[in-house]
Parts: sequence; C-alpha cells; structure tokens
Amino acid sequence: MSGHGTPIPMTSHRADPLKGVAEVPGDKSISHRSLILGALSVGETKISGLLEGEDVLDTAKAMQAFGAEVVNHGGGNWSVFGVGVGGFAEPGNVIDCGNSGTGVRLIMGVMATSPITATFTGDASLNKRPMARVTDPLALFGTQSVGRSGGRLPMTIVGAADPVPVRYEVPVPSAQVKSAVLFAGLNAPGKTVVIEKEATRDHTERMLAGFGAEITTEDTEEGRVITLTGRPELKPQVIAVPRDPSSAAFPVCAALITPGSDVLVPNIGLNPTRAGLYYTLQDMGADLTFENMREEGGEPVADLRAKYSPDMKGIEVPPARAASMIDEYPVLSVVASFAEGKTMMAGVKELRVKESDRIDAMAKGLRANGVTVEEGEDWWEVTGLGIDGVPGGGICESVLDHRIAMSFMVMGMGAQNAVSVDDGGPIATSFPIFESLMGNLGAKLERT
Ligand SMILES: O=C(O)C1=C[C@@H](OP(=O)(O)O)[C@@H](O)[C@H](O)C1
Ligand SMILES: C=C(OP(=O)(O)O)C(=O)O
Repeated sequence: MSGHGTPIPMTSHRADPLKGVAEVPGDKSISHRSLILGALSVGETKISGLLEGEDVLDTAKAMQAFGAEVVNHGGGNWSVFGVGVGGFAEPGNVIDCGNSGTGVRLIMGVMATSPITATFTGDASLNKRPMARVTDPLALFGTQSVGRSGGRLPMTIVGAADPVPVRYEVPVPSAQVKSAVLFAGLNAPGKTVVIEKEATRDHTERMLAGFGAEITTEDTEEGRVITLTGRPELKPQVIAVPRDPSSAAFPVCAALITPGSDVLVPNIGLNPTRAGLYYTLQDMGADLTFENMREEGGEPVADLRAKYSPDMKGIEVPPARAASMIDEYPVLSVVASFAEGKTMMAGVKELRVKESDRIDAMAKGLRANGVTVEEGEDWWEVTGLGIDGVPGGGICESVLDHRIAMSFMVMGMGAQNAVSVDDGGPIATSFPIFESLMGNLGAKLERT
C-alpha cells in the first residue's frame, strides 16, 4: 500500500566501483499470477521465490478476501489453497490493491464472471489510472461496473451471473488487459479468444497451460490469437518464481555507468516478451553479456554480466521492441544520458498511464540533472552527455512511482554530483531489498 506512509527522501552519491553478485527478487508479474492461479485451483499450490513487495502482498490479501487460504512459510515460500474456477466468495470489504495496476486489473478479470460484487480501490497513483480498458471488454461477458468519472477507481464490479464467452481484439499493447480477459474467460462456457496486434508478456498464457487449462496461441496476419476453453479444472502446481528482469535492470544499468564496475546478476529470465532492454543496451555498445544461457521451466534464463561501459552511443530504440521493455524506459533514459549522442524512444504512449506519466516524470528529473530531453505524446529523446558529462545535483519527484525513484538513484551513482528523490518509499512495491542490494555492490545511498 505505497503512498500511505511518510515520504522517505533519498540521495545517491557517486558510487565506488560496483562489484559482486546481485541476487534480485522474484518476478513481479509471475508472482501476482502464481497467487491468482493458485487461488483458482483446487488444492495446494506451493510457491518459492515469491516477490514479497507491497504490490504482490496486496494481491495475496485480495486472494484471501475472495476465499482462498494463503500461507506465508517465510523466506519467499508460500502456499495457496485455492477454491477452484468460479469458486470465489464475495469479499466482506473493499479490496485495496495499493499501487498495483497488475493486481487490480487481473483480479477484476478473475471475479468478473462469478455472481459476486466487489469494490476496488488503490493509492493516489492507482486511483488515477484508466480502468475502462479492462471494464470495456469485461462488459462483453455481461459484467457491470461503476467507478469514478473517466473509469477510475474506486470502482465496483458486479460479476456476470450467466457469462458468455468473448472474442476481443486488445486495442492497446497491454498484458494486463489481455490477462483480465483470459481470466474472465476461465469461468465462461465455450471458447474465449483474445487477439493482440503486438505481442506482450505471455506469462498468463504459459501459466494457464501449466495449471492445466486448454489454451492455444497462434501467430496470424491479424496478430497473436489466443484461444482459451472455459471452465477447466485447474490443477495446483509447484512454482519456482524466476528472478525479475525488470528489477535486474537497475544493478545492470548502474554497473554500465559507474567507473570500474563489474556486476553479475544471476538467474534472470530472458523470455523474449520481457528482454528488450538487454538487446537495446547491447545495441548501444554496453559491455553486457549473457553467461550460462540455459532453459528453466520452458523459459530462457541467463546470468547477466555488466561492466563499466564508457563508450556507449545513443540509438533509435526500435518501436517494435517497446512492449518487451515497457517498464525499463525510465532506467534506459538514465543510461542514454551517459551515452554519446541522442537516444530516441518512440511508440511509447503507454508510458503516460503507468504509476505516473513516466515520460513527464523522467523528463523533469533528467532536466533537473542537466540533461536535455525533448518529448511528444508518444515519444521522447534524450541527448546524451557522455560517460563523464552528467552534472547531476538534481532533486527529483518520484510521483509514487518505484521505477522513477530507482532510476534516479542509479543516475546518482555515475553523475558528477549527488542525485536525490523526494520519496523512495514506492521502491518497496517491487524491489524491497533495493537499498541493501545496491549498497552491498558499492552504491552510496542515503535516507536524507
Ligand atoms: O501484466 C503484467 O504483469 C504487466 C504488464 C505491463 O502493464 P500493461 O499491461 O499496462 O502494459 C507492465 O507495465 C506491468 O509492470 C506488468
Ligand atoms: C507498470 C508497473 O506495474 P503495475 O502496472 O502493475 O502497477 C511497473 O511495475 O512498472
């Protein structure tokens, strides 16, 4: 429940060479889905490596509110005793999803085709984010919703008592929308079809198949066509959550811009729908290698090795790559500030409706640190100052957005002067061990 506490101002001073092994926490997307799919199975799902960030903990509480039993055994090991597809009970109170778009949108989808009513809310950031992108397709199943104007939370969802299956083409590249429709389709009879023009992260599809649902994915001229057969009996699973490539981005990018660094970030999933940042960094000339490439649980996994990279060049990031690195643009813009020449990031309108308007938040903070940024509705361009050229010295607003706060902490590690954020509190939503992990590598972070 980020944003409910006292702000935690933080400052990042120019770092010593970053050295060592960075064991980042579990994947946030997979952690949410493990709890939700566990709650939809009959029996005990055992999860290890669950991300214990606030976003995921809010989803765990929500699953309990809908009737599942969720047990924390400690050390990232959890059990979920599920109630089965269509087995959700009506919650006795409002569901607070804190800062988490993924949590609220996926859970709305799951309950939308059961004859129950639930009211959802979140923090000041989540309550500004658009929900019509989810409630529009849910209405096709027969679900009703009433929220604040503009389709904002708090919002009440009245689940369809007699849902019909749906064929839906997702109008924005969003795995959350795709997943909400697929989860709603679980309790509708017949086949629900979701079509996406651009492939987004595919954890829902992979995990539904793993839990025993009948689901197929076909790449066609219309786009990616996903077909789910409703009313399956989901079988509980044993899940080892892989480490989060979006969290790995922070120690990797910090190493690239901090003189003398050499950091190993082991066991990172390189699912092609998530790995775009790493190919972009290589295109910029980063000294970043994938060691020990292997396959685990059907997903490509590698140890990332990042070394100080004084000769990076600005590039045009291919817009077709946007969905596979959507959460990584803030920290990429920091690396771009330390490269020679301009980095153009286009086709990224979605950045404006995340925990914050991320183009606006980063542009303001980069400018406060002496970096030139130009922007339009769906693009922005950073003019790099070279590896030793970023003045720093700025105080940046994190606007309830964990990725903005962490990006500016990374910037301070390589800039000439310290970089501050007004509130590092949101970091706990996705990367609760960020300060200690970066500190152990040699970063100088301070609560100010
Ligand atoms: O499905 C998911 O787990 C997520 C999907 C993405 O959001 P959108 O679906 O809004 O693109 C991403 O930004 C978010 O961090 C996690
Ligand atoms: C966009 C993000 O998360 P969510 O949409 O779940 O709030 C994120 O973690 O960068």
